[in-house]
Amino acid sequence: METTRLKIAVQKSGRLLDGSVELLKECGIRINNGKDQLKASAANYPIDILYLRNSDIPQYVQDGVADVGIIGQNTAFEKQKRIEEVLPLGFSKCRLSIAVPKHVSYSGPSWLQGKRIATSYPNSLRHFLQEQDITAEIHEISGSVEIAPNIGLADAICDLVSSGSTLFKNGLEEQDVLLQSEACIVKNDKLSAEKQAVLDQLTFRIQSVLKARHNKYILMNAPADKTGEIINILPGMKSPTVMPLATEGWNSIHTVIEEKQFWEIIGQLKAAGAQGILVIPIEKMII
Ligand SMILES: Nc1ncnc2c1ncn2[C@@H]1O[C@H](COP(=O)(O)OP(=O)(O)OP(=O)(O)O)[C@@H](O)[C@H]1O
Ligand SMILES: O=P(O)(O)OC[C@H]1O[C@H](OP(=O)(O)OP(=O)(O)O)[C@H](O)[C@@H]1O
Ligand SMILES: [Mg+2]
Repeated sequence: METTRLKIAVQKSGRLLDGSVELLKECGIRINNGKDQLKASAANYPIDILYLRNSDIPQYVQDGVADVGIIGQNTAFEKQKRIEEVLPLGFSKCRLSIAVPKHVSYSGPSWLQGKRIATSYPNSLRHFLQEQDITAEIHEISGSVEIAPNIGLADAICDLVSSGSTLFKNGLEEQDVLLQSEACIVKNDKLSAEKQAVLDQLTFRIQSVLKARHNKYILMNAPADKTGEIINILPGMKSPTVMPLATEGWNSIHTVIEEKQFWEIIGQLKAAGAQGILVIPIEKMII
């Protein structure tokens, strides 16, 4: 019997492609495809990859042409299709915001009343304006939105912001944030049980990779009489491992901590007598 294959849509080229392919690779999925080949099969896993335009993926997933897709949460919200978010993926983080020329004294969303706003996200903007009880003219354009106020096309824009440098270079200032976004997996709402099982396995692998990315394995040496104090500082997964060093009166202490916690506690560890602290990346983490 042929095994069920899950069809997963990823962006053909653009902001999401590298993160999507890298993640699948780290999940141990080998994709054999030549350049310009828009469908590829994983050699060692029951999935097929479809390379599509990002903005088309929600429709394809709703229709079942693809079973799942990797898109930004902003696109999932904008397209309003019958698709379900399965898992946020932690990359391509950005936000959808209102921005206006920097000389404008923006008094809040009510400033937008009666104005022209350029955007590639008309549904998300309409939703925001309705919520704020504001009537404005939505001018839909498909790219280079930040140029619109400078060429007299609009008074304000509603577009994606990440570092803010595109806004800055175009003399605009970010005002209200409509939504925060990161890449996510979405799925068709009527997946067969077999396909759901393949997706569950894939999700398990992805979670192990994502968890590992946020954690570090750390080890350090410490005098035996300081070991208790150091253990109290460490917020590890469980209890840390303590092993005696060849030098009498010294221990090696190992544990796993979130990277962001590490920077918070490094000073405390040193002050408590830890030496030779090593921080090592983790490849996969299963808990
Ligand atoms: N500057 C950014 N920083 C981080 N993530 C971003 C940024 N710009 C866009 N994204 C995210 O990447 C997604 C894809 O953006 P990209 O510009 O590559 O494609 P697109 O022009 O929206 O789509 P298409 O593939 O249909 O041409 C966006 O929907 C958003 O989630
Ligand atoms: O805040 P920043 O870090 O400057 O990023 C924001 C810019 O990035 C995206 O455009 P992109 O480069 O994807 O170009 P596009 O309009 O062709 O999609 C987005 O539409 C903004 O223009
Ligand atoms: Mg873009």
